[in-house]
Amino acid sequence: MDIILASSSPRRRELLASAQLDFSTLNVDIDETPYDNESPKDYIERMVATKAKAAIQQLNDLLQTNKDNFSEPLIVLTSDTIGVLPDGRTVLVKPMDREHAYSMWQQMSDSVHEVWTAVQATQVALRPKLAQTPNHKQTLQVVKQQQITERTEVTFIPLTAAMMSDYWDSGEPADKAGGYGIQGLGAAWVSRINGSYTNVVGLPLAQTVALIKEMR
Ligand SMILES: Cc1cn([C@H]2C[C@H](O)[C@@H](COP(=O)(O)OP(=O)(O)OP(=O)(O)O)O2)c(=O)[nH]c1=O
Repeated sequence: MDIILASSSPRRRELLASAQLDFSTLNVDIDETPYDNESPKDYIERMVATKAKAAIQQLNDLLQTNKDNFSEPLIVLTSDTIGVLPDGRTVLVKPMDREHAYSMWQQMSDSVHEVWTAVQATQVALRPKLAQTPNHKQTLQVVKQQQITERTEVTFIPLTAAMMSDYWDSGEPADKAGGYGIQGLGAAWVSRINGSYTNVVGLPLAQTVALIKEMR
């Protein structure tokens, strides 16, 4: 069973590699803008499903040009990480700019928020060749798919304007949901977590390995 991690996140790649799984990677780029009043659950499930569709489209395009067939079955892994405020509705995504980061951090200061990571495993296989059209280009079809969403509570210490300014200037917040990296400088803002640490970083590793095993 081949695995493709459809993610450009260096953290996800490192985490999956640490599970000693062989996999290849693919970058998918989708519009991650939440819909108006979209619930965190609907948003994160839509993100991983949309990333999976984009990845399969790319693989089909590759199939048309690349004569070698994929070894089957193939599992495509997609993931998405968000923060969720105690109101259970406000989604924290990557900061658009300094002001956006500050507005998120002010709501996260000295309180508990959740980090949710959804993972979708999509098993794909080549459609059987259509006998009557021998030159029919083969495409991949979805055999089955499964999603999991893991939640971790994260408690922030009280944040000052100086702390926020220094952290933004570090550059670390820019590509991270909620504008922080618990695995980096952001660790200094976290007084405790309740749940999976790897889930906060961007891939709940034990749960992802279990999901892959289930699909095999
Ligand atoms: C909360 C938190 C998030 N993150 C990262 C994980 C994700 O890479 C990122 C959330 O953005 P995502 O959109 O989930 O992922 P991505 O855009 O980085 O990669 P792709 O969509 O290609 O899979 O935030 C950390 O690295 N540390 C943290 O503590």
